Amino acid sequence: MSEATPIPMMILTGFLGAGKTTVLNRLLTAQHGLKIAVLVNDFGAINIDAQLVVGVEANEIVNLANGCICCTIREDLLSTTLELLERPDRPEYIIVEASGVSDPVSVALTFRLPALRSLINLAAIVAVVDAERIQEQRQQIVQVGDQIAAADIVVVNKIDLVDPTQQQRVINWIQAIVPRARILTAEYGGVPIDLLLGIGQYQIDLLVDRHEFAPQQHDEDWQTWHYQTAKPFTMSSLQHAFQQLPNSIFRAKGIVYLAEAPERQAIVQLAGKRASLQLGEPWGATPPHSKIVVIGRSQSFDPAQLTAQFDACLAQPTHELREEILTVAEWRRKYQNQ
Ligand SMILES: Nc1nc2c(ncn2[C@@H]2O[C@H](COP(=O)(O)OP(=O)(O)OP(=O)(O)O)[C@@H](O)[C@H]2O)c(=O)[nH]1
Repeated sequence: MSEATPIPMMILTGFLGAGKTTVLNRLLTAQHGLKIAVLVNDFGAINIDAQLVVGVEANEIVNLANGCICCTIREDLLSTTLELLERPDRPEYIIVEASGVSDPVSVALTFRLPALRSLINLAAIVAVVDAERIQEQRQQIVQVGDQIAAADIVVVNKIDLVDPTQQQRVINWIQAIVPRARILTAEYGGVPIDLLLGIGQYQIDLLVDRHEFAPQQHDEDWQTWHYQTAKPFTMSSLQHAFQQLPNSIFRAKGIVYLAEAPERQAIVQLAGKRASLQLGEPWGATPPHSKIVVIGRSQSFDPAQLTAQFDACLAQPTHELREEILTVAEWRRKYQNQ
């Protein structure tokens, strides 16, 4: 690709927990032969998303700084993109996974700034929707409708959780908001990849007049909390803690160290009221540790109380567990020196 050819870019949007990372992983593992760079913007203070993205060798996952991509860290988005474009092995396609609370149009407008305008071709804004929860979310959160209104493809995800009538109701609602969009239904982000990657040019010009370049400060609408520890959790207590999180918390996710499975990372997720826990990759060269991030409405939960709740889930080194629970030092001795 010559220096002068603008690189196609997709902005992947959708509310917290809708399935953006799931769609992204499908895209990255599909056979399309493209060298894709992914810019990941997590809203919490610790970046968990980048670790949940399945890396494929030719692709590159870049973590953007902490903060919302459409307001506080726009500069970072701009400079990171420029850096990618200056590399000798420039990517052939760029995907920006926006945080669940960001405004995709403001993100898109970043690429209209003079520094990037001729280098990037905004190919599409893809909005992922949680079919089960969208009706409830749209009444509570204004960003949900805005994200859909900006899209030219809407992926109605999690159709395994709704019946055909509810699915059709969601589709009708989306069609009413954004008649020009192509609507695809999906289970775990499974949509035809060609349809996502081979999209035409996004009509950003239509939106420019409607938007101000002034940063929006909706960072203030949301509260995040995070927890990190090198001690293992007891699985049942952790699952219970996730299920007991207050309703005002929309999303929680973490990569955790479990006393019952000390050799493998465990991934905990909460999207709305649905919690899940699954075992992932072995820790490998990384000493086991846990990091959890939650996102909820501003001032809607007490961080100290959450910290106490999660502290209470840490495994006590009882006689039976003592062999399983390794301190970081022991772990290093056992796994790194062999
Ligand atoms: N039942 C069901 N669960 C799904 C589906 N797609 C994704 N999930 C689950 O929903 C949760 C959230 O998925 P993610 O892909 O992390 O969502 P996200 O939009 O990237 O989340 P944030 O970036 O944190 O806002 C995870 O536990 C997924 O496994 C689906 O089609 N059906």
